[in-house]
Amino acid sequence: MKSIVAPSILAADFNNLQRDIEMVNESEADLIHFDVMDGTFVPNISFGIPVLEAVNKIAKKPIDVHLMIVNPEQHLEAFKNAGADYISVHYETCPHLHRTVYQIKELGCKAGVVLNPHTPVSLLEGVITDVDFVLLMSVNPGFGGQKFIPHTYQKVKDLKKMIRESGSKALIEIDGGVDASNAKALVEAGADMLVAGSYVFKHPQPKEAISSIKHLS
Ligand SMILES: O=C(CO)[C@@H](O)[C@H](O)COP(=O)(O)O
Ligand SMILES: [Co+2]
Repeated sequence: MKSIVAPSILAADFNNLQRDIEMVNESEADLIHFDVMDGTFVPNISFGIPVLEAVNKIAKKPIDVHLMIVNPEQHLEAFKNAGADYISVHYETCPHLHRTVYQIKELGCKAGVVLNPHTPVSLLEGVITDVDFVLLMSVNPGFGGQKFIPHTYQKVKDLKKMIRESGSKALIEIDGGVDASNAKALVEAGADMLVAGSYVFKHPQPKEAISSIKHLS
């Protein structure tokens, strides 16, 4: 059993960002997860376009941009031009979600929708066959290093059922508090992609940490 692993550089050492990106390049990671926070939708501010451009110059893995911002539709093209390969927007920020998903796809990016922990998966019924992936938040968005919320397992199972029954090809990504203690159970429940920040970048051997949540026998 294998997962698609996306280390979140929110937990990287920003004084050594190039070194940390190169570590991800050399690892078994599949993607680089890039968390954009605006201080309005979420209580924290992280980084944006200029940092993405810098990361994109050295990244050898596709970049998975997670937009925790209001009015994300106004910034999609800028993120695509800065290097985004995958773009996900929060359900909670998108009154015209179907249109926003197609804007992402028309830019040539993989399109994802993110649900906060309290947002039910049933709200995705109208868009599940249009998205490339669904990101289930397993913490409240805004900060790295938080504790995994166990209710996520049931959401993964419910979402997997919806995907199967609708004929959707959407992948399920999990973000927040993912580590070696929950990765296998998440994939068994139906998750395809795992984001991990603190577990990877605070680990004494980060490449091994990445491999440990990729190969889950
Ligand atoms: O989107 C977010 C937080 O809002 C995440 O991508 C975090 O960056 C994951 O960090 P850990 O919980 O793995 O430390
Ligand atoms: Co994220």
